[in-house]
Amino acid sequence: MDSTIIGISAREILDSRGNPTVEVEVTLACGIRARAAVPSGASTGSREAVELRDGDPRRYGGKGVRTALEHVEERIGPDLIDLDARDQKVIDDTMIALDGTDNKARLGANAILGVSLACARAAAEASGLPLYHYLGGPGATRLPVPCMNILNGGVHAHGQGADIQEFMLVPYGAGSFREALRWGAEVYHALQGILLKKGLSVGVGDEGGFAPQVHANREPLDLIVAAIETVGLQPGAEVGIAMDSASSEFYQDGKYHLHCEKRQLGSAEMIAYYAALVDEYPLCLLEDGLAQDDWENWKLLNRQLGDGIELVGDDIFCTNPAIIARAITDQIANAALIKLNQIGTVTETIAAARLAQFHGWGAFVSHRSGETVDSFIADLTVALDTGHLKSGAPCRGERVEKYNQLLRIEEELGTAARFAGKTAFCRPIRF
Ligand SMILES: C=C(OP(=O)(O)O)C(=O)O
Ligand SMILES: [Mg+2]
Repeated sequence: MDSTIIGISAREILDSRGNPTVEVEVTLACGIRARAAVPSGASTGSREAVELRDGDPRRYGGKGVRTALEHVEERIGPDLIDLDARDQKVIDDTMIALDGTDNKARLGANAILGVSLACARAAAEASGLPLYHYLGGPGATRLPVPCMNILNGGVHAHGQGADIQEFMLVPYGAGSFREALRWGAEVYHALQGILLKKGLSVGVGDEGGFAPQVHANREPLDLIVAAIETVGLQPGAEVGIAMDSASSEFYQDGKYHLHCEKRQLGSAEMIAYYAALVDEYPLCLLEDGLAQDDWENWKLLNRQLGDGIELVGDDIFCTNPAIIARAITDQIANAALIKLNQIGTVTETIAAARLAQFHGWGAFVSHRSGETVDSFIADLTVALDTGHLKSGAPCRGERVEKYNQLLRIEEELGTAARFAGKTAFCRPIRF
């Protein structure tokens, strides 16, 4: 099929928070039309590629993306017409050169990523391959452990509950992706029952997890352990817990401000705090335990906890291969979060994940707190063979669409499908 790009258009659509975002459509000479939508974060890293917003207070409180759409259609489009959609690197390099900044601030990472994703999808279709095989080759057959964020805190709960932003259920003991997802949904519902019994709120945060008003960050861990046991599963042996502290959000003047516990901790105290939680609970992964501006103390964190659990950098690395390379040299973590819109192209995202994996690090693919029903990351996870991804709670359309796509992939792979299970992480599961 002729995969020459003959048209690129963009529209403004809404994301899961009711904010506008970019959707791009790419048309190929063979008649294939593919589209992709761009997600958006709330607890963003300071070194993320720039998401272009119009700033006109009369439309969406300044959050409109009409300028980004204009850039897709009037500045990027003309340069990409007649290129082959299968030449992903050429396409992405062309947009990077056209932008000319080191953080995609001129054209907007939302404009660039929309085009990059839509081109990849169009090229896969034109090649007659599912997206995960197109991006990952014939060896892309391993299904990830879904890390399901069933209890939300931090800015995703508007500061109403736990300081720690995400408490994720990690069903690594399941025999298949399908079973892991079922376990997640069952524990989620059990947690709802426990919260109701305790008179706690079952309202949900941005990623679909419950957002109760707790008074200590260990309270969600107790609640989740109880929910796991309620459905007859074994905490630790079958199901672990992962946390994303998103601690840059509560780091100020060299201290970690635990608002729900009404106390402040220095970096060494914060590390001791996590060490105690690792001793007491079945934790297998900690993301952004320390803040993006606390680089030196990440080394201590890694020295103390990095042998036992996966320590993931999100805000501190921003899926940026140059920053991840420095972090590998400095040995400050053992895994990188992988978010497409933090860096802004498919090519650079793949490079970031491959760099981490080549050095024995984990690569943990992630959605954003503002999402659409686009399921690109599900295919990307299988393609990159990262073994785990996070896409929020096992509820809400924009979250479950990624998990549902993984069900379809597992079914399509049939007997070739393998489930990552306890091998998903860069550190062996301790239980
Ligand atoms: C998914 C996350 O949240 P956001 O999209 O708000 O950065 C995260 O911090 O990992
Ligand atoms: Mg994070």
